Amino acid sequence: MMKLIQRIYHGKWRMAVVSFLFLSILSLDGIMFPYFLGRFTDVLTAGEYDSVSSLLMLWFIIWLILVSSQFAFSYFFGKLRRDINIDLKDMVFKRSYDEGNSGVFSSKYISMITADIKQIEKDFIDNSMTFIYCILQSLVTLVFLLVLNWQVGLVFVAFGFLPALIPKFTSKWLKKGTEEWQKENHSYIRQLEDGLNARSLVKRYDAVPFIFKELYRALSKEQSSYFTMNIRQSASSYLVSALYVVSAMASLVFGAWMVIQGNITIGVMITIYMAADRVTSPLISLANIYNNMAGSEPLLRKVLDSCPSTAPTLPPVYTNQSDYLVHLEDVSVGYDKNHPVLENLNFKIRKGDKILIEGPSGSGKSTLLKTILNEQNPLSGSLKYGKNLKGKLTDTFAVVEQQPFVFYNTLRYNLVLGKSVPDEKLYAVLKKVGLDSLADETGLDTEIGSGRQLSGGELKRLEVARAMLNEKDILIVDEALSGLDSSNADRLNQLIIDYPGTVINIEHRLTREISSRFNKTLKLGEYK
Ligand SMILES: Nc1ncnc2c1ncn2[C@@H]1O[C@H](COP(=O)(O)OP(=O)(O)OP(=O)(O)O)[C@@H](O)[C@H]1O
Repeated sequence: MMKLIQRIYHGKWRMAVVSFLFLSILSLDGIMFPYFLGRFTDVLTAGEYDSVSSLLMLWFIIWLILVSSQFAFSYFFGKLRRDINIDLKDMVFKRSYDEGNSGVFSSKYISMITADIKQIEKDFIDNSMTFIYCILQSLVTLVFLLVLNWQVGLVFVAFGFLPALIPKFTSKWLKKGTEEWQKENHSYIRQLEDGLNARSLVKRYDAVPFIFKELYRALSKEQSSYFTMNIRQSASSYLVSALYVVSAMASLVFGAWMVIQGNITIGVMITIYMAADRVTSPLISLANIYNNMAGSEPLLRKVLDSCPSTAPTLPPVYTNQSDYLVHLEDVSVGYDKNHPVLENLNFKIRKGDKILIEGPSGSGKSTLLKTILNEQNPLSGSLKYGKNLKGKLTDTFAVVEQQPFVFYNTLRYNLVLGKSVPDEKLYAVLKKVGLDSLADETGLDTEIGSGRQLSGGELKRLEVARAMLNEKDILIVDEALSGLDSSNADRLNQLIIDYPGTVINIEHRLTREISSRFNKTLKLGEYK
């Protein structure tokens, strides 16, 4: 657990130390109230009425210091917690872009960022400070007690250790409860995402009652495991509290007996009783807090350490050759070495090539593309990239997918994605792809995605515009015609074939006229 704490607070030690200092002042609370109440009782019992006002004044000043420390602590710890939250959420989001994580469902990250980190904040981050506070208060008050009357003080404190035994027996049980809830919660969020995204499909297939039932079942399971997790925590707290009451009553009886014997005054008994409680209560809380922190450990490990779901691909091999951009020699592609989807592929993709890939469904067109894009390793053979590629592979390829992605943002945002490009250039490219009408009313700040829905053809032309703006060497088009009417399809085809760079087009619905404009055709294995 210490390692996890170190990782969470790493780089934030200054703020943590300041919070700790104010917490230390705050921990004196364990002494102050018992001391003043005991003194007050003894002063009144002894009839020393003159000292009452100065005693109250001193009490008030010290109370003011403690309350101010409380506020200062809230301020600095609040800042610390904010920074930890930012780091964790930012880290999880960035990790989703790591190699090997592309296939992980978005819902997994959304649930980590929204639910898991909130839970970690409550159970781990807040509790880590409360844990320190409890230790400090316990220690400081214990020293005070030992100085005041160590024999009586120790007996009172000894009773207080009783409730700390409970967590020893319950921590594993609690941890299991959290793990089960985590599993069910993830499964529910996944189904929820599907249920929301597939609303039209579900209605079309008359599957509404089925999906409602499935979602209800997943929700019930998630809530039941949440209930179980909480009830286990409550049961553990209940046992601790029950033992706490027993121990408090035993020490009170002992204190009363010491007063009757004349060993201590009533004021000292009150002070010792209250101070001992401020040694034992934090200890009891400590056990609960430790339980909660231990219970949230699996969540924290998941957030900090979750590994990529698939092994990252090997780094691309670049050569000094200038007669090709991509070269495949005896390449086999697929998912299983014993059953390759495509075998012995031998071809070069040269600068300016217009390549058409044809093949029936399931013949391996997408698998081949993923391999060329280095998103997947070849099963065997050599795949090399020539020296005329402008930069990294990610700078080289643009892909027009069947469902291009649009951000819920402006047209400009969607086109430039954070780069600085002059408006004239944007308008020129929009004109080229025939999307200039989109910028008619509110110009480049037209909201698309949420504000204005784009048609299938417009989406694909937007993707071509992105590729043109970024001057991508190679435009890959993955069956872009599907779902388009003939005039939209013609327009897109024209745009693709006229793309100022190399084109790899997967398509089998091309007119003879368009097909003839490709200089190479790859019929899966056969290269003309
Ligand atoms: N992740 C995967 N794991 C194992 N097999 C897969 C995986 N993805 C695809 N396949 C299989 O590989 C074969 C080729 O699939 P691929 O998607 O490359 O075909 P395709 O030609 O692009 O098909 P379509 O035209 O229908 O999109 C199929 O038999 C498919 O079931």
